[in-house]
Amino acid sequence: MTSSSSPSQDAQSFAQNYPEGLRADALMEEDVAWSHEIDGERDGEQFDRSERAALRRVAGLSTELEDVTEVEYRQLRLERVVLVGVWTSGTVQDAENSLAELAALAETAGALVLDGVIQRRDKPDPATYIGSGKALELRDIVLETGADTVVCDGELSPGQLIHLEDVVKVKVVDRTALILDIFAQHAKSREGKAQVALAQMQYMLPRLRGWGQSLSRQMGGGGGGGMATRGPGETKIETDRRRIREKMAKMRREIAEMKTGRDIKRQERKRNKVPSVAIAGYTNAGKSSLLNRLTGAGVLVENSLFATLDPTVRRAETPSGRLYTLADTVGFVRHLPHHLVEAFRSTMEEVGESDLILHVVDGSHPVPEEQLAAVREVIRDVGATDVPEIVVINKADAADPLVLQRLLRTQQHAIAVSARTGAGIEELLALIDAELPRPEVEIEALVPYTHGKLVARAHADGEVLSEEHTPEGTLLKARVHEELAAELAPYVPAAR
Ligand SMILES: Nc1nc2c(ncn2[C@@H]2O[C@H](COP(=O)(O)OP(=O)(O)OP(=O)(O)O)[C@@H](O)[C@H]2O)c(=O)[nH]1
Ligand SMILES: [Mg+2]
Repeated sequence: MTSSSSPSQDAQSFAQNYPEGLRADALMEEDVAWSHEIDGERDGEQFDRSERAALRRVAGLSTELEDVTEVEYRQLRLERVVLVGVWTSGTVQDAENSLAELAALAETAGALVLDGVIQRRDKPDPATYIGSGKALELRDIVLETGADTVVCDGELSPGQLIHLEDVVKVKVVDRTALILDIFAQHAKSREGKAQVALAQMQYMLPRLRGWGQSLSRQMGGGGGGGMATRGPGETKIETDRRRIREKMAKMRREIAEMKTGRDIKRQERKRNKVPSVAIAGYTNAGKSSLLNRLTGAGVLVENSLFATLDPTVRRAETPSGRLYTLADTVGFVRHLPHHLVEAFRSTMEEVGESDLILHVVDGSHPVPEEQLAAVREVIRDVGATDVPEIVVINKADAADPLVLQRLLRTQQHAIAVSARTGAGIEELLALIDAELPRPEVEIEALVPYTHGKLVARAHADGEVLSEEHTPEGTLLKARVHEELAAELAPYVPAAR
């Protein structure tokens, strides 16, 4: 606990200082049901009312303040949470979509969303994120709902987190911490885990003071047995910081080693000239479902955000028999925490080096364009702009036909599919076939039957234009890559 007073004492003093009437004025009395399904059911009148209301109820969120007694990043252990957003620009619908996404993130992290509020302001308050008066109202909502954590829809400065925690008296976390926590829960591979841990430490380092306040108190009075590592005059926080930095350095080295291993594998694939296709897209768009549908790979599909954190690569074959690799990737999210973009850069670099991007978007989302834009921003970030892209509008079975039509009209090179029902998948496969880079050398060779393997490779890695069985061997006309062309050279009939 950060505060020495119990929650019920806080409630009393709060009620004395802030009589009921004050809060009701500024708060919208009617709760805005926070559910994606019923978002559309608001009419114009309510819209006006909500425009007027400075603070809109949305839902609840809370976490118990915990001492950071270990240098390890602490698990958020979100349980009952209240969400808070500052709505600076755009329509009320934009603000609600953003908070709906925060709610989905909180739920993915295992929290129960109790309530949510949005405050309209020009920019977040530098001290407390929402205005100080609104922070007190938020405290009231926390008490009313029994929330143990407040989740803010943005990245807060260490100071903002501390100040808001002081007011609401429960743990305050921001969107970044939430996403980091989800990534930590979902990472499976050694590299994925290491990358998330590094991002968490980076995030935590400047915030250590805030979260460690009770810790420094606890360690203050000559305690800290077993802290033999602490040099004279070094405070607990300094020790923690130093240890975190050391750990981060070690982690960076390990990650670099793991990356080398992956690069080698990737270069091997490149040398074999197997074209690569990367499935990229917003989280929960159905990337893994599409991979499964296209290749029969049993990749985890889940109705939660960031179900996939470790890239999966599968071999696939076009209808005409050409081989290629298909890679599932980490989902993107708006305002992906900066540390994570860095941490996952290597994964995303793979997207940049692929021959084709299948950009999957959830066609059943109210505004898929936002997701498309968010993903393209990251693609630009990692410099993958010159890779050809097919926009795969997924979940066509559940999408609004008008939205589908709009996307097909506005997005270049788009196709509507349903990974669930299989609709449009054949067309997509044909499109992939057409878009994959063509082998560059056209040859004509008479391959002896003892070298049948070369013919098979021409089928798999190249493009066979014609094939004729003669007494001397297979007369092959094909487009192939340089390497294979070199191997076939001895069988090319002497130049005319
Ligand atoms: N209605 C419908 N639902 C779909 C379709 N494709 C996927 N889904 C559902 O969408 C949810 C997310 O699917 P995933 O394949 O895990 O999505 P993803 O893009 O890999 O998600 P992350 O790995 O979390 O980024 C699951 O509940 C799927 O069942 C579809 O074509 N139609
Ligand atoms: Mg996935």
